[in-house]
Amino acid sequence: MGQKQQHPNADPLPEPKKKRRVGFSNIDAGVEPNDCIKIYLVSKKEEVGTSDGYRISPVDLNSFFEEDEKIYGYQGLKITIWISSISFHAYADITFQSTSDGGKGITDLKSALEKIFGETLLENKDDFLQTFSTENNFISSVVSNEEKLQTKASNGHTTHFNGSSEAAFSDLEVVRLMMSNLAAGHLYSRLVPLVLLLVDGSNPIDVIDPSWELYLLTRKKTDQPANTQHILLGFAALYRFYRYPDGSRLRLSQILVLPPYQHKGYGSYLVEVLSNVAISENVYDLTVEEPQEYFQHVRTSFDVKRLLAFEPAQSAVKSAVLHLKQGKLSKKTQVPRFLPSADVVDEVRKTLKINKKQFLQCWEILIYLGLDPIEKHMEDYVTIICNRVKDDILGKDSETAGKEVIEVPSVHDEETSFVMFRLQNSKAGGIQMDEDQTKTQEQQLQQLVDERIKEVKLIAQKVSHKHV
Ligand SMILES: CC(=O)SCCNC(=O)CCNC(=O)[C@H](O)C(C)(C)COP(=O)(O)OP(=O)(O)OC[C@H]1O[C@@H](n2cnc3c(N)ncnc32)[C@H](O)[C@@H]1OP(=O)(O)O
Repeated sequence: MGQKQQHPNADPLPEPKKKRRVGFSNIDAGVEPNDCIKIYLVSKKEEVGTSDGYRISPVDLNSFFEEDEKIYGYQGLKITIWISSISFHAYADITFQSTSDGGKGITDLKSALEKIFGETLLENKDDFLQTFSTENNFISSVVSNEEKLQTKASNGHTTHFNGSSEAAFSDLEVVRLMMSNLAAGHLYSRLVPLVLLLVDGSNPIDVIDPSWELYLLTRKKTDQPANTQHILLGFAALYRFYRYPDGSRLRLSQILVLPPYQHKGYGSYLVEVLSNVAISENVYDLTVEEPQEYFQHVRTSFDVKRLLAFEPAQSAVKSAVLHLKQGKLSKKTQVPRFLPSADVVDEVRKTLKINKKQFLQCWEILIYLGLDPIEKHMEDYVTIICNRVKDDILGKDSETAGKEVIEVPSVHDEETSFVMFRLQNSKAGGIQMDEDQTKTQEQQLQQLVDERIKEVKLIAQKVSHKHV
């Protein structure tokens, strides 16, 4: 990491410790880290010092800075960080005109950046530049001798990639590294900064725990046939749970496609490979820990396509759709939920390794696709979604006033669980809500329904477009 000052009369480098004084008339307002830090992913040393690399947009830089999530004590501060996509080392160039303690101390930039970059942050620029040649084969050395995973499951259940031809993926490789392998821990430690910066709400995995598995998606560089080099496009970290008596379950905990390669089908490809691993190894199911909205979209698009080709799911959808077409639901007092039977849920899990929660998400899209022409049945469809959303929030009992639902992580359901509790001071088991509260609740419900319908339409459009 290099710190240099632009102004010839600038103050000397600040003491790392924050000094606090009182009695300033103009208290330092500070600067938001998001506003003064730029981060680039670079693959060549020539890109360092320029803006030729790929500028990444971190989820939230502010949270790494303790003091009100701001940087204090600098005038004209600019921080540019280059991360090598070859060795995953980083170098920070810090410039500022001057420093002065404006009542909030002077932020220790080095320790804040170390919180993100740890040992990957190199102090000396030349050392960083050297890594582009000395660590040229870093990824290749890790993946070369490892087991390459099949894209297709051994039982023949496969789907096509996300809108791209298979040829576009022919030079891709996915290898699995068990965390018991030292190289896996070493590589993951270098990837931690990217996880912290780009995977919302993530925490680094415990590299000491051998139940973790790291899946690396790489592309072989073809311009140097004598010396095959692998480029890392993305990775996923999965946890393998033991399941009595001799089975296991896989939980996807982190997935990242490096920003320059996003929206090219690689995320879906990795999801496909992981699903095929789950099927080939006949694990109980493959779940996802707290999926981010966009990843959930990518995952559901992939699962819906598989379910469209899975006969037991399709015949269940057909019979639900037939039933649904038989009358105006909005006029009925009791609206059936049109859920799949337990047998189908089980078959989907056993064959495709999709768990019940995810299948129910996909089910709503399958029903939407089955209701042809949808315009004729949209009112009924919205009623079903509305009832389901209501049930999720308030519980199946309509006498739910006074019940609160909160989302909690759970070890039993590896996705999210909900806990419901009844407020203590409620009247006859419920609290009295005034008109405004009821209105707000209705608006919130409507918003959730609208968002869900939008998402359903998006995926339905996407998968039907690919299937014509
Ligand atoms: C459990 C967890 O870890 S949750 C956190 C998930 N990770 C993150 O949020 C980190 C940041 N995000 C990412 O790493 C990635 O965006 C992921 C993993 C979420 C998705 O990976 P991507 O490679 O971007 O997904 P992929 O390219 O397969 O699909 C994304 C879109 O690109 C489209 N696409 C696919 N191939 C192409 C192509 N050749 N040209 C143009 N668009 C394409 C897809 O159709 C899809 O479109 P849609 O959004 O309209 O549905």
